[in-house]
Amino acid sequence: MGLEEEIEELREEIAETPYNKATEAHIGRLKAKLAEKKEKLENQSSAGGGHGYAVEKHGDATVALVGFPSVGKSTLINALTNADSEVGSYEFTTLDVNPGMLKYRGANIQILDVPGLIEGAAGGRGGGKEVLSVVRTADLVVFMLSVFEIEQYDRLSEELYETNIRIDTEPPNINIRKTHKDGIGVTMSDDVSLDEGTIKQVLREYGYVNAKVTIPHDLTIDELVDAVMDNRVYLPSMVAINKADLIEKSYLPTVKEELRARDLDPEEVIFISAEEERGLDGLKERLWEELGLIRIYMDKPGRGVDYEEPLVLFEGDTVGDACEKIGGEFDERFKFARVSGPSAKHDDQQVGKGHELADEDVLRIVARK
Ligand SMILES: Nc1nc2c(ncn2[C@@H]2O[C@H](COP(=O)(O)OP(=O)(O)OP(=O)(O)O)[C@@H](O)[C@H]2O)c(=O)[nH]1
Repeated sequence: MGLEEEIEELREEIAETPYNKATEAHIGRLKAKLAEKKEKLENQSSAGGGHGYAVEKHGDATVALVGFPSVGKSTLINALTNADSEVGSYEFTTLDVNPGMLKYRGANIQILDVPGLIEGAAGGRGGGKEVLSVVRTADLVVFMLSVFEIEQYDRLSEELYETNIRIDTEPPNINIRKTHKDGIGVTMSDDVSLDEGTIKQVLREYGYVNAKVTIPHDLTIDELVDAVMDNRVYLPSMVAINKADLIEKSYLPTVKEELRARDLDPEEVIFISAEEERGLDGLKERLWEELGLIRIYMDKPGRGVDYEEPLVLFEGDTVGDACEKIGGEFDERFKFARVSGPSAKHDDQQVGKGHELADEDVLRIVARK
C-alpha cells in the first residue's frame, strides 16, 4: 500500500470512529500517525526535483495574500504597489510568486501572492511544502475573497491548515523533555480534559519512550499533535473582500450573514474594490495595525532627525532590536541610547538595549568611538 492510500485509510478511520473517552487514546494515536505519514509524503514529493519557492524576505514586513484564482490578487497588488512605491528586484526561483512592495508610512511592506493553494497543494500532491515556504516568511495572512463568494474562506483556511499553517492562534505551550528512564511522565493543569493515556499514546507514536511532559493548559488532540510535530507556523490573519463595487447596498446584509456564519466579524473585514481602487486606504491602515508596525525616527549625529525614512520595527521591539536592524558597528559599539517620544518618560531619556520602543519615538544611539 502506498503512502497516499495509507493516509486515506487513516483519515477514514478517524472520521468513522466516534469520539468519546473510551476511543480518545486510539484517535490520538491515529492522528499522530496521520500527521507523521503526511509529513513523510511531503518530504518525498518535494525531494525529487522540487522547485521550492526560495522566497527571500525583503522590506520591513511580509504579507501573504491568499485567494482563489480571479478574486483580484494581481489587480490589488498592482493597485497597492504602482503609484507611490518602488518594486524592488527579486530573486525568486519561480515566476509563480507575484511579489510587490507597498510603501506606507515609510515602511516597505512586501506582498506575496501565494500560488498553489486550492490546486490541491495541501492534499499531499507536492505543492504543500512550497506554499508553506512562501507563507512561512510572512508576518500576516490576508484572505482575499470575492464579495459573492464568501464561502471561499472555508476552503482557504482548510488548505492553510492542511499545509501546517495555524491562523490566529497561539502555539500550544507544552514542554517535552527526554529522560533516560521511568517511561513517560505527564504533569498537567486541572483544566486539561485529555486523558493521560491519550497524551502518552500520542507521544509513544512519535517514538518517545522516556520523557517528562508538562501541559499547563487545556488543548485538543490536534493541538497536542501540532506541539509534538513542532513544524507548524502560527500567523495572524485578516480578511479583505474584493469586488465590492459589484454589489447593491441591499445585498450587504447577505454578505454580513455569510461572514458571521464563519465567525468573521463584519466590522473587522475590509471591503475593497481593487479595480476601482476604493477602500485601499482603509486596507493599508489595517495592514499596518495587524502587522503591528512602529516607526522610529533616528536622530543621526550631525544630520538631525530623519522623519522621512523611519526605521520600521514591530510593536514590542527594543532598542536592541533597532541596533540589530541597523546592523554593523552600532550593535557592537553600543554605549547607550536617548529616546524622546511616546515610550520615553521625558525627552532624551537615557536607556539601554532592553528599552521597549513605541510608534514615533525619536532615537539616538550613542556608540563608543
Ligand atoms: N468589478 C471588479 N472586478 C475586479 C476587481 N478586482 C479584479 N477584478 C477583475 O477580476 C479579474 C481577475 O483579476 P486578477 O487580478 O487577475 O485576479 P487574480 O486573483 O490575480 O487571479 P489569478 O492570477 O488567476 O490568481 C480581472 O478581470 C479583474 O479586472 C474589482 O474590485 N471589481
